[in-house]
Amino acid sequence: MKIVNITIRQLKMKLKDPFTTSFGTFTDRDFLVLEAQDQDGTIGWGESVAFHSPWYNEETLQTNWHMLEDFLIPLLLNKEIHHPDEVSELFAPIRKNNMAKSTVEGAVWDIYAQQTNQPLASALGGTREKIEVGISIGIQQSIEELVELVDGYVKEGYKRIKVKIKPGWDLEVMRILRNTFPDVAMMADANSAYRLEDAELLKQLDAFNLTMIEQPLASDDIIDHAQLQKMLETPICLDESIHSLEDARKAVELGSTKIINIKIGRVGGLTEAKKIHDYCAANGIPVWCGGMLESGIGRAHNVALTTLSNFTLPGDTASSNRYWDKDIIKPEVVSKNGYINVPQAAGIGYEIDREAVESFTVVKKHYK
Ligand SMILES: O=C(O)CCC(=O)C1=CC=C[C@@H](O)[C@@H]1C(=O)O
Ligand SMILES: [Mg+2]
Repeated sequence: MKIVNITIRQLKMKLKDPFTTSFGTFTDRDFLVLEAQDQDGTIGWGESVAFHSPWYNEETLQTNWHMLEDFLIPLLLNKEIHHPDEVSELFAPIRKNNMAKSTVEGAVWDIYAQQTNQPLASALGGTREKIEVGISIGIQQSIEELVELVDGYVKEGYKRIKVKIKPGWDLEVMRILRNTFPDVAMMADANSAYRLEDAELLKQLDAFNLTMIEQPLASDDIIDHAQLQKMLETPICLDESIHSLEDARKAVELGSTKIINIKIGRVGGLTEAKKIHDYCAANGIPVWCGGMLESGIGRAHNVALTTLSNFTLPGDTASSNRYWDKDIIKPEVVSKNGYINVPQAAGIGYEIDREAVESFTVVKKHYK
């Protein structure tokens, strides 16, 4: 396989509902999609999950574009590679910038799956034909609005409800949700909004039978999380703290986490995501696939990854129509009764709606 030309597009898509976390509120999603073409004409697609501003991690849409244009694409263009696993080896000299690396690596995996005439899920070693999915709900204006939203999603059959918490929007919210929905699988994502000094408060979450509390403490920590986990019944799930297999190994060995949220972009691509999955499978750590408000391209990659056997907890990959009036893939990702059928076509398994892509494109650049 030899990638001979690449197009990067910056897209702006309006979110159906504003998305609020402990950091702030989004009404649009600005992101990059990358189209790569092999010498035989096969086309693969990848998506950067970096946000417009560095609130989730240090990467942004602009830093991704800079890293792709000035370092990663020059390293990959016209290089003979035999398997997508080689992309992360090619990129090893470049420090971090995982979301940028993942953007182009995902497109190479898509090409490889097409050229080996298999769904991306199979190319990754996945066997599931359908995946269980949950839904992640941002912070709402009121608890009543949140209860109404949760009620709707429970009725749609989503297998797990994830809500955001932060100081002042935590115990009362979870108490009301648990009293209203006594049997629904529920979790809380704090996005690092707490400190170890808040342990007594966080311990009160144990009363609500949550499946996990996601990233309660600092986004670069595994030490304090290990201390906190000793004080909590509720399993801690790490998201922002885990950037690689090595981070996962250290966190598991320290007892900092009992569950890991794998996000393809955060860990640098599908190859590293698979390594983390395999390590966690061997060490009794269940994983699930986190979301980053992706378009259909990133959503398709998430669906494929979630077919691997140790993805035993419902992830964030909800239906396209949860986020977009119109997605950029055909057919859109549809979850029915909390399940998504895994596409069986070669590659990411969805057709790119080029007209829709162009309609959302605000900047485009070609590289060959
Ligand atoms: O894509 C989805 O629906 C899940 C989005 C989501 O929950 C998150 C995206 C990005 C940062 C956070 O707000 C949160 C997360 O940390 O998992
Ligand atoms: Mg999270």
